[in-house]
Amino acid sequence: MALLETSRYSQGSALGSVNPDLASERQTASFCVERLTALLDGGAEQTRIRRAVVEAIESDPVFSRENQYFQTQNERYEAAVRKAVHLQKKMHEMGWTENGPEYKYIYRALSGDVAFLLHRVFMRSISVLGSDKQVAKWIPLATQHKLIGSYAQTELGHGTYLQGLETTAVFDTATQEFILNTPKISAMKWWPGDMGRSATHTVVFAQLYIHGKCYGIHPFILQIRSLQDHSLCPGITAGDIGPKMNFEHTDNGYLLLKSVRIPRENMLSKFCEVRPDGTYVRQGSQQINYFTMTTVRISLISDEVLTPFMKACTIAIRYSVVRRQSKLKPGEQEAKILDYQTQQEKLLPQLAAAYAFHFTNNYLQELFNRGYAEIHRKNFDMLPELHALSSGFKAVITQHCTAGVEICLRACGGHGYSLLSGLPSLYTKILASCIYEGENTILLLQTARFLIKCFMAASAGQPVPPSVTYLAAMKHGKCPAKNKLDFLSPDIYIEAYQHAAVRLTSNTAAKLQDLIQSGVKKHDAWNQCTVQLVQAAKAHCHYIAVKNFAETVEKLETKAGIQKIMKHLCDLFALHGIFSNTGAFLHDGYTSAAQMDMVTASYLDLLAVIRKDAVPLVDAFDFTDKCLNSALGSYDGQVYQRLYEWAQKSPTNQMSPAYERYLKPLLHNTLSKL
Ligand SMILES: CCCCCCCCCCCCCCCC(=O)SCCNC(=O)CCNC(=O)[C@H](O)C(C)(C)COP(=O)(O)OP(=O)(O)OC[C@H]1O[C@@H](n2cnc3c(N)ncnc32)[C@H](O)[C@@H]1OP(=O)(O)O
Ligand SMILES: Cc1cc2nc3c(=O)[nH]c(=O)nc-3n(C[C@H](O)[C@H](O)[C@H](O)COP(=O)(O)OP(=O)(O)OC[C@H]3O[C@@H](n4cnc5c(N)ncnc54)[C@H](O)[C@@H]3O)c2cc1C
Repeated sequence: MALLETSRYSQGSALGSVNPDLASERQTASFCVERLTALLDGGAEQTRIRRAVVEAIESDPVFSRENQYFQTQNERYEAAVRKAVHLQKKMHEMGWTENGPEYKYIYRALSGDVAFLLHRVFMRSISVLGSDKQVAKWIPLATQHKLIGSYAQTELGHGTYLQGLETTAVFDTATQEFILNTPKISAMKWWPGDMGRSATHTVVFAQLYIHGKCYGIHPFILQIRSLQDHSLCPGITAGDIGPKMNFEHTDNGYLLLKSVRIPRENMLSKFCEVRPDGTYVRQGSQQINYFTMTTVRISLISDEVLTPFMKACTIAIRYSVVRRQSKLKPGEQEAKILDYQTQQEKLLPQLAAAYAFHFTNNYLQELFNRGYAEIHRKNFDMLPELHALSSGFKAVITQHCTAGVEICLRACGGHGYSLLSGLPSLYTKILASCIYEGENTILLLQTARFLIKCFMAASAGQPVPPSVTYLAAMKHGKCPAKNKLDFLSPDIYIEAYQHAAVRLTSNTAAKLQDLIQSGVKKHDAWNQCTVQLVQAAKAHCHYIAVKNFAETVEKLETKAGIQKIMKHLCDLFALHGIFSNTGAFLHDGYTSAAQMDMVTASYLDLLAVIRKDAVPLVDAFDFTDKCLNSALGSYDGQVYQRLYEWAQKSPTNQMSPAYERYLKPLLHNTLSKL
């Protein structure tokens, strides 16, 4: 299959040709890499547009990430702001617009290393929760960066439990204003991105009070800094929360409010409104004000989670075919580490998961588009299903990909631990995605709540949303597989996943009911079931991911070897899940121990099959060297030379005052005695 040009990928280093150990991997691809890239992009035209964006960004020195690993928090922040400001000019120069086809590729091309991400969440909040009038007023200002927004929801004392937020917004009918206060230290907003040093405005969440009655949390647009000189507005105290594990380029901030008055028009009022006389009107449930989070939980999967995960797979797999260590066969040269079965077992399931979740993301996007169109029309019927799936998949995908990046890092041995491999920063960044936008356990419990409700409804013969109709169809048979090849049949493994998911949900629902019937209070019973509820939610998402992958493969074109290799990856994804969760499948005897041996055999066979295409499969992700920013993962595989070159650039190689101050006196002292 055609080799991709080295020049498009290489990092402009003085390094020469492609390492023969990597080049040979590309000669034997069983499928057309370019076709697969186009499939991932959603068509060859999309690939063309994406590459043009990448080219324009990477050829502009302002966007360089060359010295990123050597920068301090202040330098990272400043560089991110510089890039964000320059990006506006670049967009104008290139004719890119927020609604244009290029827009979605810019962030990936910048590797997320840019300020004002929360400005986008600010805009998203106004778009989804604001009235037409508010959208017309604020969105053009935000689009043109006449203001910089953020999203101020979390407080020192509460992030998860939104009902417990303590910031207040009291409506004053006399002046037609809301008076905002953070009455105690735990009410201080803490964490909002872009707020510590940049934002002029924020969407702040506060408990709404009218005539002394609390109506729950609502979003308000609040100006926090002057547009003239960036000084803090009266009644506002704000700053940066300090060092973090990653996100050095983002100014996560704190915010204290002391009797800050904002006009009535600043409460986002697409669904909830306070009329001049203090009458409160709402459409949809109280939780409609959480809708920004639902949209962001889905939006973040692609750029914040799958892209870093695919990068980690690319780095670790390319490295694993140029790294030779120990001998596999006596008398031969040392083996590529990817030829060890254990190394394959670390990396190839990650590769399969990257593809699986790519297709899950497409599924979620499609569901979201339909759901959002309905909600826009004020039809909230799809909201519970959308909330359950966006919560569950946000948790499952971030959890899996974070663990996967760590596996990739460790699979690169000592060099993986170097920042120059790119893996540590991918890891520390992706790890945050398990926490922000809803901590994962909490989100899985939201999915479980939906599952239990739907299970009860389905058991009573009532209609339930499409993704959970299977809950009504518990089959009591056994897995029909007779030999290991049967486990390469999607019908067999999808059924096994379905069975496990139904069993976990129905058993937990039964336990819950038993506890309640035996007199345990409902909330205590729920708490006593939460470990199993989390398991049920994960099993539900895993089942949908496997089913969706298999259905996607079914529809793929058979030409160019694409469907065949995707089928292998789908099988691997499914069998890896069974192999690593045997208990869930053996539990009630649906799958026997002998069948589990068949699963193991097929699973291990697949590793050897996919091993042959491992490099072309990561090449298809189509990351340039600049985008990977990894001494281990470059297209040419010149790993040692690059590590050495990059280490030379480290400020740690400049003479440190430690010599004059400490080492010299120490050594000179010793010298005199020698
Ligand atoms: C945008 C463009 C570019 C973006 C590009 C990517 C961004 C890249 C990011 C990188 C940078 C990091 C950015 C981080 C930004 C933050 O992290 S922002 C802060 C995020 N914070 C959270 O996620 C808080 C998590 N907590 C919650 O969502 C809520 O407190 C909980 C956990 C859902 C519980 O809420 P609650 O009101 O106590 O509700 P609960 O009693 O559990 O349930 C009541 C009912 O509401 C329903 N419900 C709850 N939530 C919802 C919902 N969301 N929808 C519908 N129904 C709901 C329940 O299902 C339940 O329904 P029923 O069963 O009664 O029918
Ligand atoms: C990098 C980063 C960026 C962020 N950006 C923003 C931002 O822009 N705007 C913003 O508003 N916020 C932001 N946040 C805050 C983030 O959304 C919250 O930290 C997150 O929602 C988790 O809430 P918490 O900190 O209260 O966790 P906690 O709820 O305190 O979680 C601690 C532990 O308690 C457990 N727990 C809590 N409640 C329950 C329960 N009911 N049942 C079982 N277990 C429970 C959790 O599972 C977890 O194990 C950001 C956070 C990070 C790390």
